[in-house]
Amino acid sequence: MQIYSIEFTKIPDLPKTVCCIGFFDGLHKGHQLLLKTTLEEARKKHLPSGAILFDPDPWTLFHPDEEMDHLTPIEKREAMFQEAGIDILYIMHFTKEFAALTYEDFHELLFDMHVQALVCGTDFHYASHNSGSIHTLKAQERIEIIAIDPLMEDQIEKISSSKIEKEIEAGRIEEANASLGYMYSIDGTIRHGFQRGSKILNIPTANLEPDSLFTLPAIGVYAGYMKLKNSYYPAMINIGFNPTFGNTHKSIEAHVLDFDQDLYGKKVSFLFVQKIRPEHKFDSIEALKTQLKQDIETTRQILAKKSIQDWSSVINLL
Ligand SMILES: Cc1cc2nc3c(=O)[nH]c(=O)nc-3n(C[C@H](O)[C@H](O)[C@H](O)COP(=O)(O)O)c2cc1C
Ligand SMILES: Nc1ncnc2c1ncn2[C@@H]1O[C@H](COP(=O)(O)OP(=O)(O)O)[C@@H](O)[C@H]1O
Repeated sequence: MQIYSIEFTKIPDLPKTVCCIGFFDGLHKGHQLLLKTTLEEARKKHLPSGAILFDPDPWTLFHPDEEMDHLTPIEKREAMFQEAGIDILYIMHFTKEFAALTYEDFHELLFDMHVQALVCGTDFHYASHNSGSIHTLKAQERIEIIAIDPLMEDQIEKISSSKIEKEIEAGRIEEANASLGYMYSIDGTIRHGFQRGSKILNIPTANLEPDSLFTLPAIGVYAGYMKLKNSYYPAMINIGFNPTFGNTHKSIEAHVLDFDQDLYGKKVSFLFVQKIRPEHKFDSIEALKTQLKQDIETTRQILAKKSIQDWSSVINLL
């Protein structure tokens, strides 16, 4: 996959393409439908497939001092587009000037990028004050527009990144995973903690430092997996402040079941399946240990319900 970082004032010489366009945070089932349509149309037209996305998130323009978390920070999104088989990724640099373009200017930009057909949701909006819509896109005649209705969850609510984000933040992982079509995950590197896991509890817990700003599930204990290289290991994951020990910063740590390897410095992902319980302050270390042993059993029961092969990866869905 080729990646172009694009300034709207300096469009390089680009090939003709069939492109989808959007923010694509999470690459959820609705996004995956857009991608699938793009790949099919590109194949039919014998053109490369493309995806146009925007970075940084427009929200950051209006809140310059705040950082914004994402379901799939841009590096992860890039990897997922590559996995899905998109040929070219266009990352449009989102600036105040870019945000001020009229919808006619925006169409000119797409012509200059040699987009032949554009796949987008019927609810897609763009250009200054969100003045561009599916109607303005269809009113221009130089680019073929393929509009896809938003996918619905249980025919009630449309699947959206913001809905999934709220579910993750509330610990409703099963609902989020149903809309994503894959297991929500956070990528990072294993770092040293206080070594209470192996020294005091006899249950080692690997501490994850996320690679970028991921949306974090609610504080609590989860059944899930750790992915190391291309293998998935059953794990129970805790997100919180370890109140029994009174930590001052939030940690993300996992005890990997039936596993005994040094993980320090390793790049891994923690994947979330289901919340087991809230994080508690225990009266004694013994009480915490008893609970952790119970959590191991609960994790085994939850993970036994669905095999790892039954979880689709994005590529399987396309
Ligand atoms: C699955 C799991 C559940 C946990 N639940 C709690 C909890 O309810 N309360 C708590 O204070 N700490 C909890 N912990 C955190 C332990 O206290 C923590 O792993 C221990 O302090 C070791 O930290 P260290 O890796 O920094 O040495 C949990 C850890 C895991 C992996
Ligand atoms: N089953 C396991 N689950 C998690 N970590 C393990 C496991 N087996 C060995 N380890 C190693 O032990 C470390 C965690 O032990 P712990 O005493 O909790 O130390 P720390 O406080 O530095 O995380 C992990 O980073 C990893 O290198």
